Amino acid sequence: MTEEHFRTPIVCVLGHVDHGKTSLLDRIRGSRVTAGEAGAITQHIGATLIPIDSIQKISGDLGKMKTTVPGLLFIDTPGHHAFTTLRARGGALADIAILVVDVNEGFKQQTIEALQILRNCKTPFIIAATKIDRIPGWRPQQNAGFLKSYKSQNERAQTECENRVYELVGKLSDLGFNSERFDRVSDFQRNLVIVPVSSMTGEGIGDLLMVMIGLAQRFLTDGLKMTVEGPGVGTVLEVKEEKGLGTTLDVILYDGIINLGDEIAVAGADGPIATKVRALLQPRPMKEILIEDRFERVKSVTAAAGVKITAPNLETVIAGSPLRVIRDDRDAVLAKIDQEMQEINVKLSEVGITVRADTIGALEALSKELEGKNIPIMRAEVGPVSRHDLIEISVMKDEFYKTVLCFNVPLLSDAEAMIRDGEVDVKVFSNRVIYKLIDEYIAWRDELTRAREAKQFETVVLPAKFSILPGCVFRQSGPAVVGVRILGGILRPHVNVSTREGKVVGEIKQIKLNKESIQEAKEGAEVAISIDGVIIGRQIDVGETLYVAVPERHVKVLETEMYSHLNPGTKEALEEYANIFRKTEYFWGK
Ligand SMILES: Nc1nc2c(ncn2[C@@H]2O[C@H](COP(=O)(O)OP(=O)(O)OP(=O)(O)O)[C@@H](O)[C@H]2O)c(=O)[nH]1
Repeated sequence: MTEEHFRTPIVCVLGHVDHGKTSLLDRIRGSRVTAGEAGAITQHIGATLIPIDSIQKISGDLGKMKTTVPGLLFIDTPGHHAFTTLRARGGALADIAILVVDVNEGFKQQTIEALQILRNCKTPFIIAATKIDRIPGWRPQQNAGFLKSYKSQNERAQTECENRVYELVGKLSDLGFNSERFDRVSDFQRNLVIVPVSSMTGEGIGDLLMVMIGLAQRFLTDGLKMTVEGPGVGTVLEVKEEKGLGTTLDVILYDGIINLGDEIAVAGADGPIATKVRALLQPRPMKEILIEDRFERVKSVTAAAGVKITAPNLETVIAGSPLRVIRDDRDAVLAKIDQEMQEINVKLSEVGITVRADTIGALEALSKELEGKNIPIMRAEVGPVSRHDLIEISVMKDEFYKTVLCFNVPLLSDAEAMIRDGEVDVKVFSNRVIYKLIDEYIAWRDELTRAREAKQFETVVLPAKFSILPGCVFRQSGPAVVGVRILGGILRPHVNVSTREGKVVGEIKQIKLNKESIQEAKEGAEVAISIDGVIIGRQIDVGETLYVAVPERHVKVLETEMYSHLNPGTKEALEEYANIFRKTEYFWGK
């Protein structure tokens, strides 16, 4: 296999807010200044290509390493969203990732989220420990390699730097990763690499790029073998309206080649679309900035690359969907696109909530998180919520599922009006952060559960068993007043009393403890009760076990919905009482 057969790995940058993702990308993109003429860093659509000779030049000695990877293609949009949105063959589009951590702040919530996402997607990555120039006492060495700069620091700054890196190592170890500073790593397979950098001074940037190349060579060579002549395959980054061009697709091509005039297949909202490439556009180089047309028309593009495509019928194309060049296999390619869209990796249940997202990747990421939290999904679709959707959701029986979680998608205006006017009973959750969206749903669901349970406990007749204590018949009838001991469950007034044979003998009017009327008596309590309709000594006797007559439909609610909240004595009273009837009627209360 010769060098030309490896395509450029695609790189995505992730990290916590303000830890320096954009600055790092800017510094990398701007590194042609250091690379001089050799650095033919090119701006693609939605991405930046750093060719290997630039990387070698920036990296100094490290750059003498033998390489087969032709360069690195950085996706311009940093963050979780871009990473999860951009999919290829059911996985992440990015082949490798940089996780940015501010060395002075350490791990934050989104750093951990990014780690989880990378782990889920099995994407190799390195840690860029940024902002080393802010380490107390650090004396910056513009664009120097990290080790060179480190050696020139005084002892205090060196120690500070070491401590901060070791804090990251410790945190990573807690999370199950072995990690080390890049110059101490000999085995990329077993160690996660940390490269200290500064996007302000350029220190360590060359090291970072070289380590990325090393990582790509170790992990990706199989995945990077490509069919240079093969039909292009890519992922739609964005569907964009451009002045004078109509609807265009920004695409990252990750395999093969795409030519002007090629027929392509993409996924539309109503199924696969076949259309013909009218133009392939790339940004104009900076020096030609005066030319009015922002884009340069090219005849063909080879992976990996970012390109803008114009073609008829692109209006309904879904961002994040696959794009394939058709050769003589039109039907097969269209079927494949259809299949890829069907294969959205979401486990659906017979009943559950509805989820909506702007892209397939986001839909999958959202669904995976929900799955992890045991929240069932009934429908998962890309695109905004319509009136029809709301009507479908509103007929769900369970209130928990009369919900739709919207990630980065709006409600269509008529659907919004329906919610505003209270026409449908559907709860809509909307957030641009997956984790917050899920947290909001869970908070609402838990609150609803609590309210429901509280209400049930108030209204349901709770089971109890009790017996009349010897010497405690204070009045025999009209109403009977007796002292009882609660043997299990919870006794409340206004419930019927049943014998062990299931015969209702009267109704409890009042419960008193020390002459005070009470609303509840629990297992072990000895209280006085008044029972209407019964004569002691006739229907019931001292010492006999009596039950609260729980209505059949309450038995069902208790057993199916409230059972886990009942204490053992209540469960026992319930079981004994239900069994009186189940002896002759097996399905009683079921
Ligand atoms: N001194 C120093 N400041 C930095 C460095 N990298 C980033 N910053 C500063 O940190 C702040 C945040 O940097 P950004 O690059 O915008 O961070 P981000 O992660 O892209 O932020 P979001 O896009 O909001 O998530 C800015 O004020 C930067 O100037 C660095 O290496 N050294």
